[in-house]
Amino acid sequence: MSKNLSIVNKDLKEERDKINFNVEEFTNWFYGGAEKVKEKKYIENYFLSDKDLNLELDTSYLSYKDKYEEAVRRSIVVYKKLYKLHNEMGGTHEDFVKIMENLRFTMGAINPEGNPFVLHFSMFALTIMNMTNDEQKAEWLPRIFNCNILGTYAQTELGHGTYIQRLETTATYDPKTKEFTLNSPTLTSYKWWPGNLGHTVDHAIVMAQLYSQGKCHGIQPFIVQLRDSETHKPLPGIDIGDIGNKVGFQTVNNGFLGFKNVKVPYKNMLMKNSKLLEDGTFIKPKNAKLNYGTMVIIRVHMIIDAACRIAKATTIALRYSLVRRQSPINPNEIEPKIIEHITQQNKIFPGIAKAVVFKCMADYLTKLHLSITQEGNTGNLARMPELHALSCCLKAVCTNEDAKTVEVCRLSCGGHGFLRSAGLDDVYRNSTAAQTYEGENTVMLLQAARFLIKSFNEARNGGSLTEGVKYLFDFIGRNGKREIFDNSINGILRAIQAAAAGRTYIAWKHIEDDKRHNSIEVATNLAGVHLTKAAELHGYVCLLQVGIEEIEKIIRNVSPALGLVFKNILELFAVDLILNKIGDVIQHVDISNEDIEKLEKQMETLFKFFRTSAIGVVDGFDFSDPIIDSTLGSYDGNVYENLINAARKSPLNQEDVNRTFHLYIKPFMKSNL
Ligand SMILES: CCCCCCCCCC/C=C\CCCCCC(=O)SCCNC(=O)CCNC(=O)[C@H](O)C(C)(C)COP(=O)(O)OP(=O)(O)OC[C@H]1O[C@@H](n2cnc3c(N)ncnc32)[C@H](O)[C@@H]1OP(=O)(O)O
Ligand SMILES: Cc1cc2nc3c(=O)[nH]c(=O)nc-3n(C[C@H](O)[C@H](O)[C@H](O)COP(=O)(O)OP(=O)(O)OC[C@H]3O[C@@H](n4cnc5c(N)ncnc54)[C@H](O)[C@@H]3O)c2cc1C
Repeated sequence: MSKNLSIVNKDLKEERDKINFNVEEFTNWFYGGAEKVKEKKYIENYFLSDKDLNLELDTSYLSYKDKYEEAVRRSIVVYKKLYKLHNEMGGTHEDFVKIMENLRFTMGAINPEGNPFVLHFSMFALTIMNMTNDEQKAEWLPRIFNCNILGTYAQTELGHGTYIQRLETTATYDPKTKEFTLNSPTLTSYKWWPGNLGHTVDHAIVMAQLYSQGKCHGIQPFIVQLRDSETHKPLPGIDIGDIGNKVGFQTVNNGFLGFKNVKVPYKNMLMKNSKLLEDGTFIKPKNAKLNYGTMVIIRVHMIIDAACRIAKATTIALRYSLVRRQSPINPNEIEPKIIEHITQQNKIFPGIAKAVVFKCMADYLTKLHLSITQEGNTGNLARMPELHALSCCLKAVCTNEDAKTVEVCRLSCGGHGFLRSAGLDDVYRNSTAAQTYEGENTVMLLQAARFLIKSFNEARNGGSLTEGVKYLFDFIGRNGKREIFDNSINGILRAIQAAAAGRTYIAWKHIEDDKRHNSIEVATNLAGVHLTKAAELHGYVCLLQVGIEEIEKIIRNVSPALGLVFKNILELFAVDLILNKIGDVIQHVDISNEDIEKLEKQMETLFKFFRTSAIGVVDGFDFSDPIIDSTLGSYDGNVYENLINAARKSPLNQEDVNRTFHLYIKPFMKSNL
């Protein structure tokens, strides 16, 4: 960690002196090994130490346009260095991935309001890598990796983001000219939202309805050039621009795009899945949802992003809570560190546990995605629905928790948490954006619920179930009897499983009852609230189940002292979860008031133990000061000095008297109204 060289606040030092496990060992786990930590530090320093980035400039005070221009300038500095480093490292694809993974953190420090090239290196490149045939790969990938072209992923339209089957952009094929003609037939068919589209990129993957031989063949991806390679002027028929100010992501350059008779060559339709013969004959893919593959990959990646945002927010909140003193607990004693207030522990400690469990889930899901993708490459698509359901469910649950936790962290920092310099606003804006992009969270939960209902029917009919939903058998096997609660970690898991299965049953029954008077679709809509609750509970089941399995493995491989910390974290996660979901649990589990009181007491005991480890865990997340970028969360804990120094940098403080005094205030004060 590049620690601040200033003297560490004595309260924080005192906390660190009490840490009873090896922080470095935790860091090595979080990043996947000592070698990876070394790489991370090297890469981080390699980029952040570059004076050309001019990181001294606080971009939050710039205008919208200046912010964008500075973000582009900084990104180019970074990407030039990226290619230099890539060559130095050996130039392999793995080296590139390593640098990109580490840039996830570093880019946030360089462009806190978003990266104007993020879609080029993520959805654009991934779609071309995964949805093209060999010829197309050979044509496009070198140009993408050399950045000779820059691209984005243009799917969402003004009228439709969720229900992509009804996208309106058309691509009509003419076998005589061997060209597609792209059109935006209505205002609502304008592409709207794609990141980096407004003024940055010159190409896009465009999702459009394919028309050939007089028939519509559904949405297909096309590579479309949007701007001239020399002048960057929009090409004929292209109406393009920036969508304007947003809640966050100010420098991501989200854009709009309309087409008027834009010609695209035959070879630009991505042909790995669906195929169009030159004569216009359409050949269906093995599974129509293969064209949704890029979204699945990004949803999987979003779990680690959520874990990191929570890790960052809790680092800020905890370090601040260990140096801020307020409100004596005993009237005659000195004011304690605010962390001594148990409610403050309740705000921050469960968040730290979530970051760890989400990281376990991210690792698990990444491996599952890899193995299901490998099966897919051999033509076996059987597990695609399972991966889709799981990634939708966890994308929703983890980003919802993320936004909630980051906001609680902001609240836990009181007034100072509301300052931009506290560093929580950009984290929150990114968290809340993630609840919407890559599939709105309610919609994602409903997709997961479809899988749950199907699995429930399968279980009722004595069919087979995938591992993650086998608990539905237990529910059916109990035949209406409630699960008996036992206060162990596996007992908590069984209780959450019973709640998830019970809620699935309620949703299923709701649909079955309504089906008598309505279509299945209407009945399903009427059961929507139950369905989303069931999917949410299922997400928590997955998190706890994977958390238990992964943390048991970790405990076997780390020192006993760190093992105890992991055990504590897992229990914190589990007890916090069951207490938060107690209403659902009571409905389906035989749990007494005494059991609940015991759980509440257990939480207090867990807090007591975690009180000494917490600072070690957040230090172990290993966010350097430039990455944490927070007056309240810096390693040295000198929050008051940081706050006043940051305030002095406000543009208003660069002069004693602002011109508005003479222009408006003084005449107003002298006017006697
Ligand atoms: C320190 C901190 C660091 C933090 C760093 C932060 C960095 C941030 C970086 C930012 C990164 C990126 C920038 C943002 C990028 C954002 C990009 C976007 O948002 S792109 C646009 C995304 N759009 C969506 O997600 C659209 C959502 N809609 C859908 O996905 C679909 O329409 C639908 C799945 C909801 C429905 O599809 P539809 O075709 O209508 O399906 P049906 O309802 O007819 O059928 C459902 C049926 O299909 C199966 N299905 C659906 N999808 C899949 C799939 N992908 N794989 C397999 N199967 C699928 C589903 O299971 C159903 O099956 P049934 O058997 O019928 O039940
Ligand atoms: C920051 C950001 C970046 C983005 N980047 C990109 C990008 O790079 N490329 C791109 O193509 N798109 C991008 N998007 C678009 C994004 O993917 C969509 O906004 C998102 O998928 C939600 O779709 P929508 O806007 O149509 O919402 P809507 O579907 O209109 O949602 C509105 C409300 O309707 C509800 N609703 C809709 N359908 C259903 C249903 N079936 N059942 C129950 N409730 C329903 C939703 O739950 C929600 O409450 C971005 C969006 C944001 C915010």
